[in-house]
Amino acid sequence: MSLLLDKVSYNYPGSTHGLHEVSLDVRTGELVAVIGPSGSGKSTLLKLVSGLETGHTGRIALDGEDMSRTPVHQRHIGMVFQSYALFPHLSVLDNVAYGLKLRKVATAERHRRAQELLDIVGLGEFSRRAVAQLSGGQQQRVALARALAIDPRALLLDEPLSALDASVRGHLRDQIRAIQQRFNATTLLVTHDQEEALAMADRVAMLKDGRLLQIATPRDIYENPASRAVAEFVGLSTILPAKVAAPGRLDMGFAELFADTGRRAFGTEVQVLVRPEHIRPDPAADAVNRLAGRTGAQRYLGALTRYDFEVPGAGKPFLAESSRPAAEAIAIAPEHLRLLDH
Ligand SMILES: Nc1ncnc2c1ncn2[C@@H]1O[C@H](COP(=O)(O)OP(=O)(O)OP(=O)(O)O)[C@@H](O)[C@H]1O
Repeated sequence: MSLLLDKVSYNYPGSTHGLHEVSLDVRTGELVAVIGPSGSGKSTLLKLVSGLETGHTGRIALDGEDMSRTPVHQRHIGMVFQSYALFPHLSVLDNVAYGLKLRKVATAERHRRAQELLDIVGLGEFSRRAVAQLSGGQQQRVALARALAIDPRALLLDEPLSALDASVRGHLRDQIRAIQQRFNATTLLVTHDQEEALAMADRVAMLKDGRLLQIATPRDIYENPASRAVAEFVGLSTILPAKVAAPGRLDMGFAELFADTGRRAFGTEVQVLVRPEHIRPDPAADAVNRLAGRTGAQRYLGALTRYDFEVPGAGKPFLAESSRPAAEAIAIAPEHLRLLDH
């Protein structure tokens, strides 16, 4: 099942907030993570796809079939929310079988299917328990089993891990991804955790102010952000203004650096993005793009130290990460200076 959004716009009644001409396609079996600052429209997007919110313009289609006028229960979409939204008075098995009951599947068959899904999410032996007797992580796996039980045409996950402890989250993230792949489920995952998005998704879609700024693979959105807004939101960075001084040369104000300036004309103003892991400490005296300065604040992170490196005149420090901080200079290879035009 593929999911297509074509120029989907929506305004909450009496407001200008919502979504503005969002177009994206989720291919069969693909997991697209939707990220963006608070209020950017992530939940709105999921509500429109699920049918919980209606009245948009543009098209939402599953395998080419327009869903815009189809009511929630007929869209056949599986949903998992941050709050598990399980029925506390029902057993684990009955929670998973619930959607099948609504679809009038016979008792024996729906129990067989629910048990099969509980086995898949690793909770086979808990089927008779009350959901209140499960941990948060276990409840979230029940919610996933319930969403998958109806053999959904698409799966919508809204912050499924955010209510859980960090230790449970990492493990469950891998499990959810494995199960999603096993079912070849076409999936939209909303998360505020960019590490989660990069780790789990085939592609990441970034929203801001109700608009889609970029959709790309995790590597691409990190390494080739389309704009400053994406670069600042995904991963850590230092972003500084510069002007093109000559082909392959940047005037930073405090230094001239070699970089790929593409076809940009002399004098073009750009923003220069540097990721912390691309800052090399204490290069040779004749290294390309060597910048002398001093290390400021340091945060020891175990395998790495994250530190500010202050270059006189730069206006703000370079945020760097390496096994040890620089003593007196850093260097940034030309290919690691990314130019952003907006
Ligand atoms: N029922 C509503 N009525 C009016 N405005 C709303 C309503 N729900 C959300 N909004 C507004 O629409 C915009 C998008 O909200 P949405 O909940 O989709 O954002 P989000 O990206 O999911 O945010 P968060 O990360 O904080 O959950 C926000 O400006 C929000 O204030």
